[in-house]
Amino acid sequence: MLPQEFETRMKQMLGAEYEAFIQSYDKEKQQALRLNPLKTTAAEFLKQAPFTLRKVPWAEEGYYYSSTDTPGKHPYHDAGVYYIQEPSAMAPAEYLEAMPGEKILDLCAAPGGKSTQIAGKMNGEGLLLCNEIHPARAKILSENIERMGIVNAIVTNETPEHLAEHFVEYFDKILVDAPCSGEGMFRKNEIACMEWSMENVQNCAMRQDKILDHAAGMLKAGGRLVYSTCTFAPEENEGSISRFLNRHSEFEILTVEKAEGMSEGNPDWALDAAEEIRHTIRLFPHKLDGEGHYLAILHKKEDGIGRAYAKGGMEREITKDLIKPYLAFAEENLNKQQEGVYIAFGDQIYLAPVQTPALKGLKVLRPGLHLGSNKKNRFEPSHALALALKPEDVRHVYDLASDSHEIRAYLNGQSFTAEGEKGWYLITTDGYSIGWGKLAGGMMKNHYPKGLRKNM
Ligand SMILES: C[S@@+](CC[C@H](N)C(=O)[O-])C[C@H]1O[C@@H](n2cnc3c(N)ncnc32)[C@H](O)[C@@H]1O
Repeated sequence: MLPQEFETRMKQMLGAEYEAFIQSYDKEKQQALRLNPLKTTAAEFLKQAPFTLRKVPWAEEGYYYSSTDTPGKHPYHDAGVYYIQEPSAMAPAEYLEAMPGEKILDLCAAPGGKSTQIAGKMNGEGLLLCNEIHPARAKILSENIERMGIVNAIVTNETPEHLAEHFVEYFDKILVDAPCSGEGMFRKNEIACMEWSMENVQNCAMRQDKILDHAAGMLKAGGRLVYSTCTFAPEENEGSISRFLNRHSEFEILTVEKAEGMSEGNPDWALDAAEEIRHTIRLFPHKLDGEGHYLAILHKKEDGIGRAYAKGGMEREITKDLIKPYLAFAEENLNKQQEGVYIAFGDQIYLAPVQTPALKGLKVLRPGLHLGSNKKNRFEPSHALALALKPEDVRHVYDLASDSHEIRAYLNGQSFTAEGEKGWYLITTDGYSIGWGKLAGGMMKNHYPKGLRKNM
């Protein structure tokens, strides 16, 4: 049941369109997945896709799937071949226009839908800082970064305020996918519906003002900031952006092309909003196949002064001794040299992106690609490394068909008999990497992480 006050507000906002809007709540909800370009291409995947797919118009790799498909249960999900994501939620990261080599911040990033989408566009080059304020959600974000085989992301668990003390005009692009009252998700999320109140809308709006102010200070002059919410509440949409522009004359709204079904922002819904608010974007469920969303694409004007600063300068590489075990493993098992800065957290070895700033003073969950751990006399490769590698990157590969009993047994943690040279094997499913196995004496020992095993 929708809150009465919410319905009244929507009626006032939408007028004649209200009927179509409210009827959209009876439509079947749209489900979608986004292919991971780090792992596959649409041409390759669609040839063998085990689901019925239809393109999401505004997302390069987005596809609706049918209500009888269960992509979350397929081994391709564990292999990070796609990310299941609400279709409207795919729009903000598209408008960020992330490019390889850039420095990008995703400030409110968990569980990682948009971070993983941005990473796909960066193709492993540049620096992606994915931040989440809530520790438990930051952990899920970090797991999704791993599953999708992302090599150039750092995951932090910080407040926007503390991050803004660390980074001044540092990032080329920032996404603020703000915490909001979630009205656009009422159809999918009953809790958001039950917790709704006007007081919460006001609180969210105040919190968004603060988050946006911190984001503004971290963006380079000339940079792009995309702001998004999944609510209809004007106070959190046109309102947040109007208030922001009043506080920050160094920003302007960019005019961008809208996909079919997207609507303009409405200046009449916010107090004293400038006419340019029309160039922000509304997604309504009665006008397109997706839930309610809002986004604004902002540009920080050039001022010719380069102030880019990160506290503590650049991250320093660890001593050669600590890297040796990994290098010996790589020499024996990999065909690929990874580029980056080697760093250690205890006995855990990571390869941070080339341009990694000093991370001291920040709560870091994942400082780049986790390569593995230094054990007494050997190196043990990590699950993250397996997911970031392709069959051609390793010496030994063992493929298990995605519809086979064997892949299900592997994901359950079972070892299996196999022929071949002794050593580490990248286990793949239909050619997509999914984990490690270690072959000795005709037995492939299972190295699929215990925490991810399931009873299928
Ligand atoms: C809309 S969700 C982000 C969804 C995510 N971008 C994705 O695509 O998967 C907003 C996030 O902001 C976080 N958050 C809550 N309060 C916050 C605050 N004061 N500052 C920054 N982030 C906050 C929430 O924990 C939540 O994970």
